[in-house]
Amino acid sequence: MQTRFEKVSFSYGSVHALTDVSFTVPTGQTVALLGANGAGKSTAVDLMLGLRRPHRGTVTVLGGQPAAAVAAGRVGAMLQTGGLPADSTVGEVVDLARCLYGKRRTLASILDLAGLTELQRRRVDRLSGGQAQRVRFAVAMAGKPDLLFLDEPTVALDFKARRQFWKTVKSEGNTVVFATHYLDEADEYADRVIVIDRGRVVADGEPAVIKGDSSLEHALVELTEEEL
Ligand SMILES: Nc1ncnc2c1ncn2[C@@H]1O[C@H](COP(=O)(O)OP(=O)(O)OP(=O)(O)O)[C@@H](O)[C@H]1O
Repeated sequence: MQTRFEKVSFSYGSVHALTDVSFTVPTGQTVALLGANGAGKSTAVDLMLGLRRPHRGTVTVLGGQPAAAVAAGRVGAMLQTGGLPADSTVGEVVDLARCLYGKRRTLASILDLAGLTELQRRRVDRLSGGQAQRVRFAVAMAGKPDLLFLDEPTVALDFKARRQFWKTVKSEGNTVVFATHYLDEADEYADRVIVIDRGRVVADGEPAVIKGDSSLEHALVELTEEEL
């Protein structure tokens, strides 16, 4: 039931977004895709969601085709560009997601999970950036997914909200793949870190090993500078 990339390449015209990328995401692990802006993280997530197809190589999600895993409702995703329907309330948006996944959870339990109970009647176009992120998270969790993709999930969140977010994610026990350019976030919350530098995997290992690997200085120094 693994999720894996085998020698995957993808280009946007002449831009090589991913080149010969291979990695495996074992069940139950939280894996960080760590890289600077433009490294290829979102492209990798798009491929795992079946939104794009690799030009070379194979992407397997939960043991099969990405689109099949998504269609079966086994995958949840929180993307950078997840728009929310402006005229709707938080409760309506979350309930719609819940119904699309066959009501695997009660509305109250999803709202509680994402810390949205108090905001249930608020229109989504009247939310702060961090509150809107929580709605995207609620939508991603609505179907009790086996596998969760998070593309830079905590960008709009303050320190406290970021901690709470990860506590919730971890308590759910899904397999998680998250894209981040925060070295500290990868170090703290991932079981494994895959470093992508200009479309290539340059390291794959435990967070402490990645942090201490001086041969990754180029990729990691850039990341650290961005965090400042
Ligand atoms: N739709 C597109 N058309 C053309 N080039 C694209 C497109 N989307 C991404 N790219 C390019 O592909 C490369 C990888 O982009 P990608 O968005 O996957 O990186 P990323 O690591 O997710 O970056 P960020 O941290 O900024 O979100 C970059 O050079 C980017 O400019």
